[in-house]
Amino acid sequence: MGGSQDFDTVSVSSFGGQKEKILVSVRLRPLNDKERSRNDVSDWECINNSTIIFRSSIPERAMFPSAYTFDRVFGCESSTEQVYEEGAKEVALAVVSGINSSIFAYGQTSSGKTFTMSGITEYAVSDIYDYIEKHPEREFVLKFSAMEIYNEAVRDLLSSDSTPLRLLDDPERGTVVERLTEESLRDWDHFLELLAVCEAQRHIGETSLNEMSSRSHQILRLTIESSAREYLGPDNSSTLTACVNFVDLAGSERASQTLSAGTRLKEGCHINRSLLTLGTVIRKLSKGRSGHIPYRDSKLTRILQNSLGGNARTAMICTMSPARNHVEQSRNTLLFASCAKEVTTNAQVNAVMSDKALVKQLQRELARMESELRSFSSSSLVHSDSSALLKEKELQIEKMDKEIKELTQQRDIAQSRIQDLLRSTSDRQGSKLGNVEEPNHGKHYERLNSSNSNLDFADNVEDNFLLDGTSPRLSMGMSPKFVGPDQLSEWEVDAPKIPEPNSINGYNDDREVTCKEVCCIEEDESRPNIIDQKEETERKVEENENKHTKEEPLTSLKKTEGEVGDSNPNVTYDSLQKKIQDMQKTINCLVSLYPAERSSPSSSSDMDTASTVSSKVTRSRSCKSLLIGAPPYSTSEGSEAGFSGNLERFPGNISCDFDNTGRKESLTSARTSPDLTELSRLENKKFVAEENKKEEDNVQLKQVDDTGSMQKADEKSSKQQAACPETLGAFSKPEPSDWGMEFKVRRGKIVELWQACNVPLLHRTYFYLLFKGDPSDAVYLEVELRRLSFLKGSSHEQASSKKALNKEREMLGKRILKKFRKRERESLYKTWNIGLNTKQRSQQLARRLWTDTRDMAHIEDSARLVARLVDWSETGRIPKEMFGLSFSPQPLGRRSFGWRSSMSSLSSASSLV
Ligand SMILES: Nc1ncnc2c1ncn2[C@@H]1O[C@H](COP(=O)(O)OP(=O)(O)OP(=O)(O)O)[C@@H](O)[C@H]1O
Repeated sequence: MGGSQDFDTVSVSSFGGQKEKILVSVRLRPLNDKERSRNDVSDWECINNSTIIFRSSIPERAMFPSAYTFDRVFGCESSTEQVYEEGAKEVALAVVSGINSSIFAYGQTSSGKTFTMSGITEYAVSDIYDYIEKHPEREFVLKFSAMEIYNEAVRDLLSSDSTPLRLLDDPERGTVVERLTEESLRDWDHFLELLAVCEAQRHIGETSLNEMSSRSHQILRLTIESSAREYLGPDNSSTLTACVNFVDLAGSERASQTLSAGTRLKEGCHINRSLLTLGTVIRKLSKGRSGHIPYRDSKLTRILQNSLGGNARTAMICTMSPARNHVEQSRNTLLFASCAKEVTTNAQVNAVMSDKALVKQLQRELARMESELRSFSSSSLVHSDSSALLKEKELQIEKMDKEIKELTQQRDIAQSRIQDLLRSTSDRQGSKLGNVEEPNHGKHYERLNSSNSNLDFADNVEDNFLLDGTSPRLSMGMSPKFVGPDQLSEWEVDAPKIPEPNSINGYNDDREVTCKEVCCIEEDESRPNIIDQKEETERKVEENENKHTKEEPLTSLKKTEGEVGDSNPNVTYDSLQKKIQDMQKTINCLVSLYPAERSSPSSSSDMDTASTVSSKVTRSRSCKSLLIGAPPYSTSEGSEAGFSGNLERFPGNISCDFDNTGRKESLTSARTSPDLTELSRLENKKFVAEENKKEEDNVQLKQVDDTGSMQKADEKSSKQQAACPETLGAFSKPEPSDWGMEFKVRRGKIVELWQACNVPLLHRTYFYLLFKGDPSDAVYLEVELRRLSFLKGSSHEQASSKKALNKEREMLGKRILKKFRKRERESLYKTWNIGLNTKQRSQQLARRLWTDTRDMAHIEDSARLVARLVDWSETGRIPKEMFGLSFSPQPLGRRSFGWRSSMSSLSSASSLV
């Protein structure tokens, strides 16, 4: 066990690795005495050094392959020495050159494995000693170890301790047997002594050597450490380390063939397992190294992993018995040998670096790193240059930063001056407006002021108004020209951040809404080139009014909003007033077109929608707020003008002027412009006169209603309708104060008429859900009332004519029935489930026929078709279910549709009738 202390294994390197096949030999032992006594004869013959043939006298075995070729084939007459010389020596002696090697003996029990391996081991060790003696310049250290694998337990054959040894995975040496005794070989006698120990250990607990050896694998290992100067040069002080394994495998026969049971069967299973794994490994390795090689499936293959397709030279000596009764096992052995022949290994010279060599190598590595460091230091000068450049650039950036800040300050100063100028201009215009404006506009301004109060753009209302009118500061989607974020905002650490008005995130919702409310008015007031644009706006309003479409007014409004962006300081008061009128017209137009949305709670969403081009037409919040926030209705002529034209063109629009409380507001708010044209005044006078007349009528109606004379009021109302039925809107235009009562009256009438007109329940439900007293419902209620009244009147006439028709129907039916054969009639009775007396059922049948067909011209054809249907149904040509569906005994009228459908569907079959 000494030896290993002289070497500190640091690393293993390989030299001159090359791929080579396993050297495979077959040895055929001679017939033993027992076999000879049985007059057994050998069917195997080695025809040359590499081929063995099977000369079978048994017909059923003639089909087997008869010739097998290997690296070497040894016949009965071959000695173990010859087998060693030609089949193992080269491999075994590779170990002195630092190459791992392994020699296997594979074969069935009593085929001569132990006989052969014992001889080969001795020859090999003997030759190794010879080699050492012949190479005194080299230092050699020989270590001997021996192990036995029995029932998958590894046992140290050089130790008296029979405790199974564990296998460890060493990253450098592969699988290592833990605590395995490594005896340093002193000389030849020592070797023979150790062999004897191994033999003795294999006897423990066993009745005979043969029995034990046949069921266990024995591995004798000789490890040789030698100087590598001869191979790696005179200056190289590395040491070569390699080992040679002499492996005597257990008998390869199958467990079933051993006729064993109990403990022997278990042994057989373990043996089979390890040999099966060995066979699998060999077979897989013979096909190449792709895929998983199951070395770890058995301890044998794990320990010998390097010897099997790894870093080792390998020789496989397959022993076989010539006995005829072993021919099957012999053949299996040859097949295994054939596979092993294809396995390639990659044997390499394993050099282990000594301490001295390691120190030298480390010194070289250190020198190399020092030189690299020096070269790095020289290159670092370049780095210092670049760092200086970087510093210079940073200074430049700082300088530029300062300049930018200075420029920003100058810009802010200039900006504040411009704002002052704008404010002074606003003051002047505001004072001018204040002189001309009616007192009512004060409230308007107050609203504007409150709307803008959150924005902190100006100190007073008029400033806000004029500022918005002359600059785009408060215009929707616009910001003051010199305020707000710009491209250099990142550099403006101290610059005040003013949010963009068009940015929703810039304000909270309320602020956004109020801002937009103001913008809708002020944008128009602030338009530049206002004289030219006024004509354009008037033209657009005119177009809107003519087309009566929803999209166009919005488009016009949007276009107007878009034009607001340009500010023009040359704005006069008159032009502003004109613009207000134009805008008012546009708003009125919109209001008249979208009355239903007046009470919509949406605000900001509406605004958003209106600010984008969308097919969804909604009234903007700004328009709504304008209407709601306007001063109260003024009865002065001037204030009423400018709106009547629109009202006349859109008679239904009046409904939008009332909210649920009956408060009149939007109409009046639209009439607040003080400067109106003469034509508009005249039109408005006419409208006001009409309004007053209607108010009087409504008052009368209300009085009648209060005294319980509902009927009279209704008659009066009906007279009004009759008098001017074409002006439905005028009739339906209720006064807000009376509408609540009027609504109830009309609804009551409609409900009464429902019963008379047999209105469906669904229709009634929808009515209650949809109409809850909104003034805009007036038109519909009126239409519904008229419609139901008409239906009720006509139903009386229908009732009288119905009787006559029924009589006529009966008569016709009877005539038809006369034409029917009795059998057909009976079928119809049966089909329609008519079970009364003859007279009654004839009448019923006649009535039914008449009722269902209803067409005088086709009554006879129909009757024939009915008969045919019945006939077809009975003969199975029409499915009874279908027939029953059409003619099932339901109340008259209900089945008429089904009957008619059947008739029409069968019309194509009329030619058959
Ligand atoms: N080539 C040979 N020449 C003469 N005798 C041989 C030869 N080979 C084997 N024998 C004899 O055959 C018998 C069985 O041999 P051996 O024990 O080596 O077989 P084995 O394969 O090792 O069997 P087991 O697997 O049971 O260990 C032995 O008595 C041995 O002396």
